[in-house]
Amino acid sequence: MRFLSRRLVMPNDLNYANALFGGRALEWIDEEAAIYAICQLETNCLVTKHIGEISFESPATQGDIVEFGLATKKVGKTSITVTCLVRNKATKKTICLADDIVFVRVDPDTKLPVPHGKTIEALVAQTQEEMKSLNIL
Ligand SMILES: CC(=O)SCCNC(=O)CCNC(=O)[C@H](O)C(C)(C)COP(=O)(O)OP(=O)(O)OC[C@H]1O[C@@H](n2cnc3c(N)ncnc32)[C@H](O)[C@@H]1OP(=O)(O)O
Repeated sequence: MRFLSRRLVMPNDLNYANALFGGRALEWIDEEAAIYAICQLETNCLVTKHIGEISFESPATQGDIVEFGLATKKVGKTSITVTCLVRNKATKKTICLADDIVFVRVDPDTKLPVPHGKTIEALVAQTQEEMKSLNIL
């Protein structure tokens, strides 16, 4: 799992109990997972099809830096399934885990599913190259 993105919990992100609002966390997860899937499949013609189990493990509070870990779980013909873990950057405590987030590649005109042409092996190799280019290996 790679942690490549961070966000600062601001006053506008809080719920009535002064903790990070679950809806805001879900919005961030959907966006971060979509960015990850777009980069993995190298196309932005993707839609969110399914979000599986989501579990909120511990609260985040104002001023916390949260980081997003993403990993590819499964690669299908038209779809990719990813996992997203949100944790506190300082303590590494898990805030939220969203499993089985499925994105489907669609044709921009018909909006119907189309093959993305990627395999899990190709994505592993692509990720290695990307990490080398980012100087994080
Ligand atoms: C990034 C965003 O925010 S997009 C906005 C929110 N999302 C949307 O508006 C999407 C609305 N949904 C749709 O337009 C349609 O459901 C579509 C085009 C995504 C998919 O249509 P479907 O008829 O379900 O497609 P189909 O049955 O062929 O399945 C496509 C793929 O999704 C997978 N899939 C379908 N349903 C599910 C499900 N419930 N759970 C997991 N995977 C699923 C299939 O296994 C298939 O994957 P594969 O080709 O890799 O084997």
